[in-house]
Amino acid sequence: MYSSLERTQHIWIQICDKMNASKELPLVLVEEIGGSYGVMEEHVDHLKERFTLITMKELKEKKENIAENIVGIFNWANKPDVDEEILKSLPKLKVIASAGAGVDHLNLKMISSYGVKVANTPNAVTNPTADLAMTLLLVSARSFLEGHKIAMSPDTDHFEANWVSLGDITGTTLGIIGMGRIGYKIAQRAKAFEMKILYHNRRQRLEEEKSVGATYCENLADLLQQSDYVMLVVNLSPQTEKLIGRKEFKLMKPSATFINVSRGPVVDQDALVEALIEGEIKAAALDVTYPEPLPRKHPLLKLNNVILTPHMGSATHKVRRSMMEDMVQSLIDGVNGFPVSNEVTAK
Ligand SMILES: O=CC(=O)O
Repeated sequence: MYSSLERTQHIWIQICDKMNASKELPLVLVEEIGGSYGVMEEHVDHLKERFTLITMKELKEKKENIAENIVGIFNWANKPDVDEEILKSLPKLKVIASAGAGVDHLNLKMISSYGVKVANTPNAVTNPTADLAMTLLLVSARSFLEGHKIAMSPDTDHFEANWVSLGDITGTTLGIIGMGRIGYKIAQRAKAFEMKILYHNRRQRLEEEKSVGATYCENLADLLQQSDYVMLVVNLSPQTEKLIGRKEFKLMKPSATFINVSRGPVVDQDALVEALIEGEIKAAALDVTYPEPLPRKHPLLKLNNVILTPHMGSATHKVRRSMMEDMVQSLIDGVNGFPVSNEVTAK
């Protein structure tokens, strides 16, 4: 049995045979191999069986004929930067495979004006990001970090019977802003925790709503006023930048916890700091900020009602592997002129 990837490669080899064309592996640009932004070492063999990888360093050294033969970009950890200069220098570029769901680091309109397709990896990251969102909610609500410290501390000689965690989960109200794939998966998880689910989205999602028993709030203010947990899951775009600011925090309950697994700039971070300090909300749990990481002196790092994680929604071996495999498939399809199933286009 062939996997769909093997089938595509098989077809490609047959096409090459028919055309008597070169069977050289397609040239694909990567930031680096290994390192902070590079292709993961554990993926290199898999990639090298399918592509000839060219690093940014090699491209900059201007090895002969490299730029004009690059057909794909493997955009891992948002790198390499795809600006107009690079697009102009790669005349045969056909496809950019970007890791993760969010493509806010890519200028889709500009890229498409060069006839280049962009693909992301929503299938791979949807469930793990929803898992992380629920983890943030649970860890924050049940004061897990504090509990852990108490239980581990060498100074602990008894457990304070009257110590209680920050909040409850069962029976509370979760407001999900952005009922896309991840938002829906969060709602499914929240349903299992017997939470009441509200959601705000550009359009009502009747089927999803019915399946998880969620209530649509056309008006964001209604969701903010009623939710015990406000979960931000929208894509970053010019329309959603600073979607949550001073006015929105003031609408939330003083007992509310704000959770962000979308992108830092969707929130006015100064307003968030103010809301946390002034007690306009009770706590925040954030997997994303701007910048990332925050400068070590940032006020958010000093607040004990904040939980921060390092943008880790997709950070498991299995998920990273399946992101990489989806990207390989997009590159193969895009390079060969086949439809790219995870293609994203400018709205
Ligand atoms: O940030 C992670 C993603 O966009 O999937």
